[in-house]
Amino acid sequence: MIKARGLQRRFTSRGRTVEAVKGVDIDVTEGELVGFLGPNGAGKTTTLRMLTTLLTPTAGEARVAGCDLRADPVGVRRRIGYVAQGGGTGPECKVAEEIELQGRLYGLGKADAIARGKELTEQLDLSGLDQRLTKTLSGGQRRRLDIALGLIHSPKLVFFDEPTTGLDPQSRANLWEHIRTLRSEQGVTLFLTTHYLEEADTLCDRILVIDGGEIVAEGTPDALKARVSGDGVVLGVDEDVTTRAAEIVGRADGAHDLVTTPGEVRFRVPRGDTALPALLRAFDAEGLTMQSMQVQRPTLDDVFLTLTGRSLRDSDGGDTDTADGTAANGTAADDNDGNDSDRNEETTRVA
Ligand SMILES: Nc1ncnc2c1ncn2[C@@H]1O[C@H](COP(=O)(O)OP(=O)(O)OP(=O)(O)O)[C@@H](O)[C@H]1O
Repeated sequence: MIKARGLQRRFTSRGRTVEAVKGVDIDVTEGELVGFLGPNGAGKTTTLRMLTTLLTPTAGEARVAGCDLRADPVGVRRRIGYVAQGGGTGPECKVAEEIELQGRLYGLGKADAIARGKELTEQLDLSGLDQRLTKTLSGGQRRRLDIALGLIHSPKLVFFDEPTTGLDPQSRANLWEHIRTLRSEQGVTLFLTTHYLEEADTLCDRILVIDGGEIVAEGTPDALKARVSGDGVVLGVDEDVTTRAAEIVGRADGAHDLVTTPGEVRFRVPRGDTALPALLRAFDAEGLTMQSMQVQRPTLDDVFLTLTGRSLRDSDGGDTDTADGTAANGTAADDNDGNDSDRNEETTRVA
């Protein structure tokens, strides 16, 4: 569905050059739900805008939904859906009007646009809101309307830029369910950017981690976490057998970073869940009793920390939302490459 090679974008403004994306390779296969995770300014939006034809790459090639990005941008636009960060709805427009207009922009007849709109509003829990002005919708409803607009032409590949930024935890979880349903019931391939660790972890099949314009890691959430440092395990034992327990642990496959305190043995192993049964048997064989055990899976933040030496939470302001529904984090640089339309296009529709 997506195959990009050496995709690069440089911005130059008033003599200053920003290498926003430094030649990334991206592969996404049909039916996948892939997350593009990175801190603010990492290059997520710039990459997304290139893949959706809104921004011309400085270098590199890509095929998106079967069409060449440079040779056939119109073909790409016809086949993809794009749900931008800020959405594209007019505040004074009614929900039904927005949906119908979007359908017409994609070439649907009036009756088809209305019928497709009805189908989407039902799927996305927006029924009954047809006559509401979009400015009166809640944050979650507005995001679902943005999704409806992005899906009006039944694309098989949909791009989401920070789909849940600014939503409260309940609306975020609700939107995740809708995104999952899109994939499971309609077989849509999804590519989303996010700086929310939990979103990437719980929602995505596979994650690409981007930092400073480069992809620094990629894999399933579990594989990424396993690759970095393994699971932390804490075993509780009787104080007088701590040393013997530590000796048994020291012989376990892949155990490292062993630390003991009276009554407790801490260590790391590649997979805590598979290491523990063997350890239990070894304890049994030596006549020792394990009083307690705890496996601590590494988080994606541990992954990011190991890869970059920085915490994703620190570098992007964390998972905080402001009360007014806007992202707490800042936006990317305001300067531009002399082509203002690049930035402005972000809120226009891909039609
Ligand atoms: N039009 C532009 N002109 C100049 N620099 C830009 C422009 N657009 C983006 N940049 C710069 O490119 C880098 C990558 O920005 P980008 O918006 O792609 O990051 P991001 O990972 O999407 O961040 P965010 O999570 O804040 O949206 C940043 O340093 C940003 O300041």
